[in-house]
Amino acid sequence: MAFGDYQLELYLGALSGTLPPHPFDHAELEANALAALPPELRTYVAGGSGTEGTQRANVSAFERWALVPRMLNAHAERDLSIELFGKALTSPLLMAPVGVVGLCTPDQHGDIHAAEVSAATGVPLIGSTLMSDPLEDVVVATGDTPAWFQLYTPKNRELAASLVSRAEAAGYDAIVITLDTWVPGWRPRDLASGNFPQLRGKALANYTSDPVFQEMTGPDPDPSTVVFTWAGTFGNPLTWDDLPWLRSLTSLPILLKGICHPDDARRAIDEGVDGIYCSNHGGRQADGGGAALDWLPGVVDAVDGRAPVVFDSGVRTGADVVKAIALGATAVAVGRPYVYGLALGGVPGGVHVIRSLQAEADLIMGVDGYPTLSDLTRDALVDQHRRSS
Ligand SMILES: Cc1cc2nc3c(=O)[nH]c(=O)nc-3n(C[C@H](O)[C@H](O)[C@H](O)COP(=O)(O)O)c2cc1C
Ligand SMILES: O=C(O)C(=O)c1ccccc1
Repeated sequence: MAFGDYQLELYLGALSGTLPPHPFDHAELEANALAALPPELRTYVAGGSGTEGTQRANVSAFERWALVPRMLNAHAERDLSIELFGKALTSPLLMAPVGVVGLCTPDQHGDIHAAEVSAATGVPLIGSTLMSDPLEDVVVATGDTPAWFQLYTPKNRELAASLVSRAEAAGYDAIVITLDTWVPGWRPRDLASGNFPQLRGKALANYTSDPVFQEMTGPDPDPSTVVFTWAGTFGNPLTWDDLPWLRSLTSLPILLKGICHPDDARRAIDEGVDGIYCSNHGGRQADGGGAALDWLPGVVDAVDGRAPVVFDSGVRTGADVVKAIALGATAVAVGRPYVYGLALGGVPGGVHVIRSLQAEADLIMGVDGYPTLSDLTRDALVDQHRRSS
């Protein structure tokens, strides 16, 4: 089903009294999903670092930008399609890597279900290193939709190489290397509840299924050996000196996730990276930072069209998607919202969240007279801060 059909179905359904089973409003979706999740997952999924000020800023930053309507440019059909690393996509959306999504459905196969959402919507899934099913099984469930693999680079270089070569062999189309989480951030809500799923042996299927990791633990390890071995190797504090080695691991496109400074973006492209992923990890890693959206224009300018720029952190509505594109993102990833959809309503719930984002973005482009993504330039936006100061 195309997202235009979804719009029609929702409107006709609602007008004739058939309301969809899942909320449209993000706050309501979050509240219902958190109630549906087991208590030990609530703070981990919804929470962030420190006072969660950065996390709140991620969301509120979108209000700074106002999309200016243009008239007599009405188009019955809008075109939201993009091409990314040679693959055609019907919308500029991606599903951000979320390490515990596997635990967010009652059967503990949430990674597979996220892949099924991807297959149903055509929105690529970026599968996390921290899966509850092996990466090979997850990519099969994405069907014809492209999929990317997100690497948490372990200290053990052979393990890193093994994870990347498995992803390549399994059919993933790109590797996203997350740079901002080689150590977990300061997360008071998780600290207060003594809760960290990985330390309870959860979401480690890509490690336990890996031949190099199996050598590290020895045969038939008990659960505490698995966790101890994982904790010992999880995060490699990478520097620029590691980039050639990372580059050498694969011929797939490599994107660096967590880039917020223009100089980092410029240098990464100069050193042969294929894509930049501007993100502050949804405000989960470092508090006291600005909204990720505020870093996007500088990153886009530094990249200067040499590579695609993916953006995430705080995207909650179709309007947010449109604004991020107008600020120069090539594609926009969504994190917590699709996880909430899955937690609340399984695959149909996840599909509802993705389709709603697409439908709203499409309608805004229609109503406001920006029929294609290339019409969405910075001229489409007014900076409300600047106007009022
Ligand atoms: C519960 C949870 C787990 C996450 N796990 C990962 C992960 O394994 N790898 C990664 O690169 N990012 C991870 N992220 C960060 C997301 O990829 C993304 O940057 C963030 O969720 C975007 O912000 P949003 O939730 O406000 O949309 C995680 C986010 C959440 C909420
Ligand atoms: O929770 C996260 O955001 C995350 O990606 C993570 C994964 C492992 C260790 C610390 C954080």
